[in-house]
Amino acid sequence: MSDFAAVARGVTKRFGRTLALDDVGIEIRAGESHALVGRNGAGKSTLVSILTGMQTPDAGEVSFFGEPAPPVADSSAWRRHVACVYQKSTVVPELSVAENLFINRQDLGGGLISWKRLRREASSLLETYDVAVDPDSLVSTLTVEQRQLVEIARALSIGSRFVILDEPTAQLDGPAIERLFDRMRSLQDKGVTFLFISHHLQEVYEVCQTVTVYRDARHIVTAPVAEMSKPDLIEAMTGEAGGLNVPSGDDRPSSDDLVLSVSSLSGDHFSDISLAATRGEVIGLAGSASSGKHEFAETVYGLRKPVSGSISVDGASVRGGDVPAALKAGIGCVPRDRHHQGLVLDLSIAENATMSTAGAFVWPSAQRSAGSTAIASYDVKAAGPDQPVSDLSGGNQQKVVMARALAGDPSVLVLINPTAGVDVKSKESLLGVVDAQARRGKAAIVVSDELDDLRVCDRVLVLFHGQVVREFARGWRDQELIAAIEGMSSE
Ligand SMILES: Nc1ncnc2c1ncn2[C@@H]1O[C@H](COP(=O)(O)OP(=O)(O)OP(=O)(O)O)[C@@H](O)[C@H]1O
Repeated sequence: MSDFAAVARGVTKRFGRTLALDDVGIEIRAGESHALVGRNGAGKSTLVSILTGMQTPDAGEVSFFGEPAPPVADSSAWRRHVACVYQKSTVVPELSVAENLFINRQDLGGGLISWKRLRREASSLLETYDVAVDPDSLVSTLTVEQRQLVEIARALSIGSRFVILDEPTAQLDGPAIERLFDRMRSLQDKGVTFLFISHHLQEVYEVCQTVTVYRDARHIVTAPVAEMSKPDLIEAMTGEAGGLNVPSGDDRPSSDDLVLSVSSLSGDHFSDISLAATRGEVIGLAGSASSGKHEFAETVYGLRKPVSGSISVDGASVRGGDVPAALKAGIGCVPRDRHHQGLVLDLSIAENATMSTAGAFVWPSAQRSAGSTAIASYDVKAAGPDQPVSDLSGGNQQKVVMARALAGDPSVLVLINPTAGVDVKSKESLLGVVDAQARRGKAAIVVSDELDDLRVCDRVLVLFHGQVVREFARGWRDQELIAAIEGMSSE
C-alpha cells in the first residue's frame, strides 16, 4: 500500500474566465495532519471539491492510498475514501443524530432497519468515537462542535481514514478548538489522516506536521511545519516579504461626543447591558459562544427584539427588532452568518455592495462603480463588479459583506466576526478599514474572539453568561483576556 493517503497530480480547474487551479499537486502522507493554506481565492476549496469527488478536474488525477479515485458518479465509493467536514453543515438539521449517522448507508444491508436497531447502532458508534451526544437529539439542537464530531464519527464509520477539515475552527471558541485538536491527535495516533484548512496560522503550527501553500491557483511550496517559520509561511502565501501590520489604533483621537447609547438592554441570552460609544471609539465584545455576545450585537442591529431597554444613535431612539429601522438610524452591520443574512448569492458584487442603501434608488452605473470601488478597497479577488457573489471564494464573500455594511456611510458599525474566513493579509486591510472609519468619527462594536480583531479596539468588554464581567483597556495581555473569555477570572 502507498505511503500516501491522498495524492493529486497536475490538477487544473477552470470556472469560465477564472483559472482556479493551475497544474497543482499535493501529497498527503498517511497518518499525518497536513495543512493547506493560501490567501482568499488561492484555490483551496476548489482542490477540496476535487479531492472529494464533487468536481471533476479539467486535467490531472487523484489517488487514495495508491488507488485511482473512483468515477465521480460513484459517490458511495468516494465516501469510503475521503470525508470532508465543511464550515457549513452537511448533516440534516431536521433529523436526529442517529438518522444522520445512517443516512444513505447501503452497507447496513439496505432496506428498512428498525428504529431500535438504528438507535443501538448509533449509540455504539458514538461511544466508539467518544462523542457524548444523545442519538435521539435533533441535529438542529446541537452546537457547532457537537455537529462536527457527529460528522467526523459518521465519516470514520463509513470507513474513510482520510478526513478533510475545511476551516473547522472558524465557528468554535477557544476550549472547543483545543478539544478538536486533542481529538485530531488521538485519531491520528489511530492512523487517521487529516487535511486541515485554516486562516489561523498558529493552528497550523499547533496541530500539523506538513504544510502546503497555494497562491493564485499555483502550488508554491510543501514543507515540514517545523522547518517553516511564520514569516516564511506568510511570504509564501502573499509573495511579499515583510510581516503583517495589523493597526492597533492607539494613536486614534478620542472624543466625548456620544454616538451609540445602549441602556439596560435585555434579550435572548443576555441581560441588563448598558454601553456608550463615542465618536471614533471602537469597542470589542469577547466571550465564549454561550456568553450572549452575538445575541446582544444582533439585538443592537435590530435582528432580535429586546425584552427591555433602549438603543439610540446620535440621540435618536431606534426601534428594537427592526433591521431596516436600525439601518435608517445609522447602524451598519456585518452579520454572523454571511450566507443567510449577509449576501444575496445570486446577485452581483455591485448589487450586494450597494444593498444597504436599499430604499434609495441606485443608478446601475453608480452601482457598478460602487462594485469596482469595493473590489479595489477591500482587495476582493474577482473577475469584475458584475460577477455573482456565489462565484467568489468564502473570504472574498466576507469582504463584500464588509463593503455592504459601509455602503450607507453608517454612524455605528456592528461587526460580528468581521475577519472570519479572511486570509492574514486581507485581515490586515479589513481591520485597517475599521480603524479608518473610527478616525472619520464613526463608532464600532467588534464582536470577536480573534485577538487581532480585538487589538484594534479602544476597550474590550468580556461577556460571561449574558453579563459584562470584565472590561479591558487597551494594552491588555493575551493570557489575561483569554482567561476572562473562558470565565477563569472575574473582578
Ligand atoms: N463555481 C465557481 N464559479 C466561478 N468561479 C469560481 C467558482 N468556484 C470558485 N471560483 C473561483 O475560483 C478561485 C478559487 O476559489 P476557491 O474557493 O478555491 O478559493 P479558496 O482558496 O478556497 O479561498 P478562501 O480562503 O476565500 O475560502 C476564486 O477566484 C473563485 O472566485
